Amino acid sequence: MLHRSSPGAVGSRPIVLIGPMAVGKSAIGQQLAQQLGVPFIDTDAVIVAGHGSIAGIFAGRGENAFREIEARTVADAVEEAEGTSTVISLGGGAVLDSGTQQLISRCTVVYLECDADTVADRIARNSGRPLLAGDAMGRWTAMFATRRPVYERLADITLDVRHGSISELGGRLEAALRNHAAAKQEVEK
Ligand SMILES: Nc1ncnc2c1ncn2[C@@H]1O[C@H](COP(=O)(O)OP(=O)(O)OP(=O)(O)O)[C@@H](O)[C@H]1O
Ligand SMILES: O=C(O)C1=C[C@@H](O)[C@@H](O)[C@H](O)C1
Ligand SMILES: [Mg+2]
Repeated sequence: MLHRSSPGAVGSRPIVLIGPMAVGKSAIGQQLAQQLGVPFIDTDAVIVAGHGSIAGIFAGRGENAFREIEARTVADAVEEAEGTSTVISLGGGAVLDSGTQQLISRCTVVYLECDADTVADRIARNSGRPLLAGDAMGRWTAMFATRRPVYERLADITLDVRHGSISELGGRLEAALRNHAAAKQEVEK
């Protein structure tokens, strides 16, 4: 019999978290991986470990260089996670790359959905995001408007994260993943 938190029950594809800056991809991803007892990869953290701070990469080499590093990092993470339910949290703009979009179609993609009110305090507390320099909320809102249709299109599961603690949202996401995996199994029977 499967334990309540057995990773088997959520399927055997990597679980990829997408969504706008500060929505909680890293925090909820880590929480979910802990609940499931599976590895966690945060692609922003992998980039920082290999290349230094994201602000430093943007300042020294430009956004295009960052996006190339990011696409390679995501590809490596998906390859490493193949056949497992490893949780992978992406950076907010990673899904704009068409190669990345194709790669994550082999994963269970979770879109964390929020609004500007949810992230306003978090963004005010953290000024290290290069794309939010200056009018941070104005920039966040404009980017979200352009990226939102991409997040929606790629999502297998959409989780509303406007309310709830990180651990509550981890629990709700685990339940949604179980429902999704069960529904897929039913279709494949
Ligand atoms: N539901 C929540 N309740 C309280 N704090 C939260 C919640 N979700 C995230 N946070 C906090 O908000 C901040 C931003 O979250 P996080 O770093 O996980 O966002 P992100 O989506 O990974 O952002 P980025 O795209 O910049 O990587 C963190 O300090 C995190 O602990
Ligand atoms: O939304 C974005 O484009 C970004 C989000 C962050 O996670 C980082 O990947 C970087 O600051 C760029
Ligand atoms: Mg993050």
